[in-house]
Amino acid sequence: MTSTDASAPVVELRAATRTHGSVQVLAPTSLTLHAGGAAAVVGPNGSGKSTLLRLVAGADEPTSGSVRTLGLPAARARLRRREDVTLLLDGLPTYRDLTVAEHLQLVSSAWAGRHDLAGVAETLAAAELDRVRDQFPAELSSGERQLFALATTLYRPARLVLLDEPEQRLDSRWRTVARRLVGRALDAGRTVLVATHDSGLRDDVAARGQVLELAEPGRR
Ligand SMILES: Nc1ncnc2c1ncn2[C@@H]1O[C@H](COP(=O)(O)OP(=O)(O)OP(=O)(O)O)[C@@H](O)[C@H]1O
Repeated sequence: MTSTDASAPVVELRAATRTHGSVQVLAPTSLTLHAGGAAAVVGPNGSGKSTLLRLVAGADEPTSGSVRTLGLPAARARLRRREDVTLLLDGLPTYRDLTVAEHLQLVSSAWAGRHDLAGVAETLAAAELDRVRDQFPAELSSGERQLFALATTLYRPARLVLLDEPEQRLDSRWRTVARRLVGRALDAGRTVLVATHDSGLRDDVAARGQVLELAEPGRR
């Protein structure tokens, strides 16, 4: 399989593990996602969901087994295929003096030429963020900040979307909005890997793909 193999799975874990010191925080895990596929990663706190996403993002490397993203070892894919992966793992880096709308405009400008997603106004409306469009990140509530992070992450035209608990800090109404935004990404044929504790989001993704259940620490 070469770096240009377009038929390669978008995500492929083969018996991937991660150990910190003497503690195995990710038991051997395998997963294959082809283009347009989706998987919800579920499991209790500490079961390794974020660890798995970090491996797929190339932000960390497996202790054993392999993790390939876009046909490359994930760490190499991270450097060479930046434009193809968008991720919400540790919050969204923001500029304190750019408004919510200006962040989206920045993303759109940065990817001009291949950005075929909806306009900023429509995207803010879909995320129910129009009301805060002219506010700065520091002026947002924690739930607004999370929805802003999700909407901005999804506004990159990358074909692989990695989301770590996009529902966090959202109330039930905004969780529905978050589910709708993830659903739109799936409708657009993007490949989505999402770690979640939200049963609704898990079910949405399960209906379109698969569920990967990680075992509780101590029960591996
Ligand atoms: N750098 C590290 N050093 C040591 N242990 C770590 C490190 N990073 C993660 N862990 C441990 O790995 C385990 C899995 O963590 P991870 O964040 O992947 O779980 P999670 O399933 O995402 O949990 P949650 O649902 O609480 O977000 C945890 O027990 C955590 O303490």
